[in-house]
Amino acid sequence: MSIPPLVRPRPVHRAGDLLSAYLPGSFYFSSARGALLADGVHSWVRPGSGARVMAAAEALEAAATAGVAEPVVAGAVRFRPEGESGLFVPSVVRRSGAPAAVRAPEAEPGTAWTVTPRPEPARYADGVRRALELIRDGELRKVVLARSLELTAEAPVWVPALLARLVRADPAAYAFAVDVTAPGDWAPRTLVGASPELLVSRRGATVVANPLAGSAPRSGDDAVDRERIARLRDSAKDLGEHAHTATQVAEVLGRFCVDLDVPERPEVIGTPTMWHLSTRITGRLKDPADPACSSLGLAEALHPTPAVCGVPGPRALGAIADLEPEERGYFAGLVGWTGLDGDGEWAVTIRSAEVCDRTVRLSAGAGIVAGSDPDAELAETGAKFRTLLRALGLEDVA
Ligand SMILES: C=C(O[C@@H]1C=C(C(=O)O)C=C[C@H]1O)C(=O)O
Repeated sequence: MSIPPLVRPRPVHRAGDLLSAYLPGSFYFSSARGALLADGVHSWVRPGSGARVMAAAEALEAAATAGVAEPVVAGAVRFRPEGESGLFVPSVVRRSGAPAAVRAPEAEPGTAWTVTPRPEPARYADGVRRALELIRDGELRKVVLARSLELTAEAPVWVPALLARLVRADPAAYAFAVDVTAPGDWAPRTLVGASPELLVSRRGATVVANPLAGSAPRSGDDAVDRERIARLRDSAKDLGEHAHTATQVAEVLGRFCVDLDVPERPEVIGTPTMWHLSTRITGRLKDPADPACSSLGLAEALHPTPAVCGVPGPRALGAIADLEPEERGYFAGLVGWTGLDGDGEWAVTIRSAEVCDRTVRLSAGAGIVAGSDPDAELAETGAKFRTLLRALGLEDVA
């Protein structure tokens, strides 16, 4: 008589359990599609002389051969894509459904913070004026200029609590925490955030991208917000700013897809802090088996979109290098995961901060086009900081 093998069921996780299990050094990513918590490093994706996408496909194959169950490539890529990336195949991946109603601790009251704007607000507004001159001279049509706030607390910042507050404030956001410790850091460095912007997601042959551009702060007062939404929907400046991004994203996806559906007009979507013009683009892949069509391949082809860079792209990259005093690092890059079958999800790393010991560096940008007002762009970046500031128990310091 043969004895049937012992089969242990795979554990079923809840989103709240994954969030509670997150510790600095882990990788966490959640969206309305589900949550993923990854621990340990089975291997790093090191592109060598080849493309990162091919190196990722090879790392996934090697991990599957080595017995890693359902391997993924996870991590973040910097704004400047030629830079070193933090993509890896984790040893262990746990997944759950979407974080619907996650309970998380309130922001700790009474933390005293030192706040340093980088650059000073007046210098940021000067940068916007210089960008407007480049636009007037015909060098550029759009450029996204960012600024940062450096916050220093009295004690080390506990990233798991910050992440939990970000997820609770907006369970539908693309929430993430990624270890981005660099040589020379005296403590672990974590990129943490709650982005509203899907760069690209793939499920089988179906692809979705959701570029955002054109923004207004949410006021919290229904009548005021109705007026802001109506104004955003009709603003020629914001619709033009949005069109630059939606057109380019559609053009790039069009190279890989058939049946691309691009809505004619953007809709307005809301986060707890902002309103944005949004275009949800869907398509069907011509060749889902091609590694260039993996979710990472598509994300790399799209990045950086004019939502975070500009038009024309190379000129905008140059203007950003000239006008922003500091490197963006992982801000305005991408974060997410891709599986062996190419499915996955990548978000734009906006509404984010890098946390290292007692310091938190928040960054936010705004799209500059003809007709932009420097003070309004300064205020818009200030409003975008609120996602992180609220989660830190601070508001409106910018
Ligand atoms: C660059 C950021 O946001 C991007 C820029 C937007 C804009 O200029 O209107 C809107 C959404 C994002 O694509 C940011 O939040 O830091």
